[in-house]
Amino acid sequence: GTGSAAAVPINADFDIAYVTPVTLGTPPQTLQLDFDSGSSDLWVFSSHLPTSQIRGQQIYAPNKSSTAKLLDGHSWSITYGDGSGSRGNVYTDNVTVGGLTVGSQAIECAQQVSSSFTTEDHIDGLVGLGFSTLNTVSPKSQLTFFDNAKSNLDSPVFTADLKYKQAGTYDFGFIDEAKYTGEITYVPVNSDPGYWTFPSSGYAVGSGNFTASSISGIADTGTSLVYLPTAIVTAYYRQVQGATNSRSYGGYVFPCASTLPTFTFGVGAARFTIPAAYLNYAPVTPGSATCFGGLQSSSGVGINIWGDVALKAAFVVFNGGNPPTIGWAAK
Ligand SMILES: CC(=O)Nc1cccc(CN)c1
Repeated sequence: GTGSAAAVPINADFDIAYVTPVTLGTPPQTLQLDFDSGSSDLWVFSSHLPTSQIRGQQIYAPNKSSTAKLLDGHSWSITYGDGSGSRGNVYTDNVTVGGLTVGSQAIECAQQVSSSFTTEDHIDGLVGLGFSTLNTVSPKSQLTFFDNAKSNLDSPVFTADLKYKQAGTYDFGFIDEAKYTGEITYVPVNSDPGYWTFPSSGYAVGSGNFTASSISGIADTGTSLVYLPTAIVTAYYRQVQGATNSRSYGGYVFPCASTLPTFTFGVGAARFTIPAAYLNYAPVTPGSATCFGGLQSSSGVGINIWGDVALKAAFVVFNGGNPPTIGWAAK
């Protein structure tokens, strides 16, 4: 089988995150979930949450689904790199994404979410697409939607075609040749950390020379920005008039009117250029003349992250075969 579903920006002004419609249970309950290749829990806002923690999000009510089953004695608790988090209990039920159905998918029902999830009213939960070794359900960890679907897929892959300020697509089980140009460059994935960890071959700032350098990082659809080593990031912002690394705003900012260089990264022999517009992420506060950069330092993160700012400059194949690989193509 295969599946195909839209990835819709949650904000009209800047690409904080993308959500995809997912139907759960019988009769179908549709939630807008954030597909996150940087984590491995499928969790939802649920009828088990205090109403004080729900602010407009859709919820999944397992007791309204005739096919829901409590996974007795199991719980989950997760904290993300941005400090947000959630926890709760677990049901299994049917989950459908873009025509692809998994029966008996573990659906982690939130009993508590952090304030940043409560205030993010366009995200009703997450679908983890990382490696199932990262799943937090205890005492028996659960499989991701992708791992559960894999044996029924025409090909054990999913692809991300994210776009700048417009809807893109997640496809499951096939590679849509109409979504990319040229060839797909595949490189090995180290799944030991539980992420889609792959080597980049180097970078260039604007029209400058390409610096060959092996950079290990993760492809993370659930992170908005790109986080790279400080040496690369300072080389970039040296080319931006008025840029400064702001302690108060927590990263590199610059005058919104500044001309930004592009940023090119290598995957094997291939080169992908992130347009300057993608690197002007957003005003630091609505209407401010100071803007926050889409490229930030990974020194505070611990790993390098190729988030949405980079992913939307390419067509990306997450190949869950044995061994796993990741493919990057222009579009
Ligand atoms: C507050 C909030 O929205 N956190 C969030 C959203 C989506 C993904 C992740 C994990 N990378 C965290």
